Amino acid sequence: MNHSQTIVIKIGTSSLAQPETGKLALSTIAALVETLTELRQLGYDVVLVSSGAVGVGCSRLKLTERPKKIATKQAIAAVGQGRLIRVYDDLFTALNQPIAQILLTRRELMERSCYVNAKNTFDALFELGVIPIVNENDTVAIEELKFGDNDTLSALVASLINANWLFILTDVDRLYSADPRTFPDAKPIKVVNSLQLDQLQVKAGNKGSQWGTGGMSTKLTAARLATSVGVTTVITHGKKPENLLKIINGEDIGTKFEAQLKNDNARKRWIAYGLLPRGKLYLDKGAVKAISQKGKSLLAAGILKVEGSFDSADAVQLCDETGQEIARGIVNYNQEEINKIKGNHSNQIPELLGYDGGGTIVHRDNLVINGTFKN
Ligand SMILES: Nc1ncnc2c1ncn2[C@@H]1O[C@H](COP(=O)(O)OP(=O)(O)O)[C@@H](O)[C@H]1O
Ligand SMILES: N[C@@H](CCC(=O)OP(=O)(O)O)C(=O)O
Repeated sequence: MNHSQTIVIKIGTSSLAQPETGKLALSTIAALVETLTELRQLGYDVVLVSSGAVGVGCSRLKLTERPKKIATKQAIAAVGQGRLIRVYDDLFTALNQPIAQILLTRRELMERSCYVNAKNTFDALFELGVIPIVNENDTVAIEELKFGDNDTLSALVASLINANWLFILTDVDRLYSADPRTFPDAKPIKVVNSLQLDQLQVKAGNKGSQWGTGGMSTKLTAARLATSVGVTTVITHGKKPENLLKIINGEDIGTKFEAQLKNDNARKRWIAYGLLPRGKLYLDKGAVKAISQKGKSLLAAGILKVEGSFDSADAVQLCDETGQEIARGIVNYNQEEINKIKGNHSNQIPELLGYDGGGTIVHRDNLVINGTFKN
């Protein structure tokens, strides 16, 4: 028995639906249900992030392609999500495995109290022996505040619950140097470490298959996000869910993205990936060095330029002079105030603003270096 490992498995529409008809790929789903139940019985905490609401809804309503109009897509997701969860519940019930449905929106994870609540709910479900099945709450999510694709959602869920593994199941067996559908000579990629992931030169199409959304590029974004918080990420074929246990046991299947050092600071993970940055602060070289190498807080003196419209307590990107993001943090002042005090010594703030809100623009406890949690 292994009580300490948490596994997030994301399955895409391309694996859940038959490519020709868009109908449910029942044998794949049944195999997935068997594997997840087995993992649960082995003592793993298991979360399934399942796409398919729009695809299943389209099939139910006999539509031959995904609609473009947002309201129609949201309506179709409402039709499909119910059917999808019904299929899962029937199959899991046959194996005596209880499940739960969790529908998340980006907006909720931005709220610290909702984020913590969601985490506590996952923990409580694990204690009850339940497998949570997560999807985006497509019916209410608004366009500007969407995860957009379930690859990103699965990485954020993995970060939220501090998972050990993220498996992204899709309709190719691994990542290739280019889309193997269009480039049959593309080379398979088996292992990617964090340095290689930063420099990875693959043609990662963002078109996806007929029913999928993001293609490979959103999977790479998800891998970057998850590995940076210590989650080993694997892209592998959805048709063979039984491979999951083999991969955990070290077999060379799929593409494995090696995790960076795990960081147990849940609040910092929330700052890095729960919050959506509302603006940008451009910093001079001294400030970049102070926050990224010396673990210092950000002071007004090192700020060159302010972009965006944000309030105090919002998240912003902290960038070098060229606009390259080096960190994220929560600001103590709004953009108007920072514009007035930027480039000035902290002791001038009371005179410049007419009140003293403290000398720190972003405290180091509220600051995360490029998602790597170095400080
Ligand atoms: N470099 C690449 N390596 C592998 N597959 C790729 C690559 N670039 C694009 N793809 C395409 O990405 C598709 C999977 O994405 P998508 O259809 O969105 O899947 P899902 O529904 O599982 O999220 C594959 O069918 C493949 O054609
Ligand atoms: N929430 C959407 C997910 C869309 C999505 O990301 O699809 P996919 O690329 O197949 O993982 C749905 O359930 O249809």
